Amino acid sequence: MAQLFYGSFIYSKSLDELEYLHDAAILVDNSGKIVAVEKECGTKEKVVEKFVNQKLVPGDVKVHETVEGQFFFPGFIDTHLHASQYPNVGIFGKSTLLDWLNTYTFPLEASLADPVKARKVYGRVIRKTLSHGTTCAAYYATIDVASTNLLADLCLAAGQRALVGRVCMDQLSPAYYRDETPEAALASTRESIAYIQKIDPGMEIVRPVITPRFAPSCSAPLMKGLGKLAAEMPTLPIQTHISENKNEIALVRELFPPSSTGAKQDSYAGVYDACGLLTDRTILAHAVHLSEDEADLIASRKAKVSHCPCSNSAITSGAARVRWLLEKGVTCGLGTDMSGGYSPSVLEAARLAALVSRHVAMGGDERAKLSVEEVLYLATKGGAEVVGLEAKVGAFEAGMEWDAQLIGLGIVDSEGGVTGVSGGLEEDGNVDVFGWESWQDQVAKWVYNGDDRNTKKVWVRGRLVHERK
Ligand SMILES: O=c1[nH]c(=O)c2nc[nH]c2[nH]1
Ligand SMILES: [Zn+2]
Repeated sequence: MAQLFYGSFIYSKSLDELEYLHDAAILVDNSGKIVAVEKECGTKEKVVEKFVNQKLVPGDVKVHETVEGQFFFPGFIDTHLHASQYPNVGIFGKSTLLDWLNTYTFPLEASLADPVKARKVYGRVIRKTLSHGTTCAAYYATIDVASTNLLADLCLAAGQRALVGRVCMDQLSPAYYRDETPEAALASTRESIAYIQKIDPGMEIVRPVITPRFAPSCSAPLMKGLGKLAAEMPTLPIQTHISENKNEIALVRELFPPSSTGAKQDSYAGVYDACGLLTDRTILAHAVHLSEDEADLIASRKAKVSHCPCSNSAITSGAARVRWLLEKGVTCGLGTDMSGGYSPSVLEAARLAALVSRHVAMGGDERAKLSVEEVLYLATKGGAEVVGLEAKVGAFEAGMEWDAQLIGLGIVDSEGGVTGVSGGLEEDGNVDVFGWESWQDQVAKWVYNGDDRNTKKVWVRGRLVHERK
């Protein structure tokens, strides 16, 4: 059935500007596509009558409207997370990347070859991220083909838009969790791609993503093979990690002298470039310690960056310079990077992006600070560009698809109670609106204090995929 959304809508117009629409209406057809956006159109009754008269969509129309303290916002896009690591969120002690991988991560990922365990973990991570407003996620699964395919099945069934990657790694990890040869890794990757393309031939909800874990765990023949595969399949994205941690960078320098790959630039980015993996479809997670030359190379290839401030802080990798990347013309989005990051929430990633940018500013670059508008852009429109879906999601425009969340803030009454839709202080969450705040201030309060209690409903392609009861 077609749907009419009426009331307040907020979305990013540009990096530093939000569009605020009130008494507005968005009509969504039964395929989930936005057919019309009407700004300032008076009462709901007028809009309904107008759309009914215009007969823009056939059949009945279901109407949804915002009440005080509520607004529709585009769904969040998590441009980097490991579905397989979800049970480990918060468990990282004082580790840093390379010991964290060996101590916590590889044993858990390997254990998900058990389909019963994989179903439990993947089912939960999908529900949890949807409840936080993540309508699109770029997932790493594990090296296991069957459970990677199961993750794609579960995303499709739950209606979460997803990039699903079977992880490739043929060196350096323990023998119990490693592809035996580059050829075996490539064959398993093809098998998983074929499966995901079979279950969703139009790639409307799920799509495969070519996933070399990171250079240290991939041989040059494997990376070159994946580069060839990416050239052969030009609609598929690629995802990997880059320059997260200083010991990792030293390891890459040691493992991949330019002679080993034929790299023109002696750098981490140069290794990916030489293997055909640095493309306009590539999502590079972290990018904390890039050199000027590497950032320029990434910009020239139009590769994208997933900024992961939670993970970069938790496992003490460093503070990525997002302003510097943006000024070089590199498209950036946000990643929770669970379980290097401890939170499933992109809103938390946005808040931490704002805070980490202030640490960069305190290091001497005052311009580094990111505003509320900017971190919300990264969480939505920027993220959409990172995953190659900017024509479909990230904003509310005719022709795009209805991937959205209904946000509700707590409205404080005259006695200091909260009378939000769900009625009780606990349920209405941390954000208290007193009634005198501008919409800009309400959004700032949401970014700095909001959580899943404010995410009342979530839709993907017009389908209701989460409702907070
Ligand atoms: O944050 C990270 N998480 C991982 O799983 C990983 N693998 C390589 N590099 C990594 N970084
Ligand atoms: Zn990661």
